[in-house]
Amino acid sequence: MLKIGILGLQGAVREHARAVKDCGAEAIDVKSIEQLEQLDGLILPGGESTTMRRLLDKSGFMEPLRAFAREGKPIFGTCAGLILLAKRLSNQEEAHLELMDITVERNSFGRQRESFEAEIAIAGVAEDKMTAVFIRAPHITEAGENVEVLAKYEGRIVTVREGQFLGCSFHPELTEDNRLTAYFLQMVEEYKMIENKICN
Ligand SMILES: NC(=O)CC[C@H](N)C(=O)O
Repeated sequence: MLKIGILGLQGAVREHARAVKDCGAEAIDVKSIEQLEQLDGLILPGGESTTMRRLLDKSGFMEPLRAFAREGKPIFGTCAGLILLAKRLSNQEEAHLELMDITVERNSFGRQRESFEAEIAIAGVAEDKMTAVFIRAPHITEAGENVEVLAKYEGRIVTVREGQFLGCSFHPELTEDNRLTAYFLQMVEEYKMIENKICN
């Protein structure tokens, strides 16, 4: 069974664990660096990115997370997790893990729309549209040439993939529609197959 970690320092951890389990994988609440070793893939949940960054620094997680990525292991960032993955943040904010070739703008859907649901089509995941829950959501203002844009909402990029990394602006774990989580698990499965080929 695939072992999927959910970074458990802050944010929507339990909901992601539910989605991962519903998709048939084991969900691990990651609170210490040592736990990273046993994982096949990692989810960075939504929450509040500046708080998460503070907690990541405090617990010394930044470099171990970058090392996890260097091993080629898949990472899925949702909402605040997407902000953590970006190489660049707009408005001169300091970037965090700097793993995906994207620029992200925080809280970009305006005050009056702090939280809303929308029906969006996601390439290769939900061509027929699925419900996406946006909460003080960021969006992607620029995507590098190796980044696949999987979904847009009102002309704004809200889901991207770059090799082993997947990111979305919304909260896929807050509905019963697990298709995006299942897509990530498939990425993890593919990574494991490549890893086994190299090792054998
Ligand atoms: N739901 C979320 O994860 C919101 C992200 C939050 N606005 C941030 O900047 O971190």
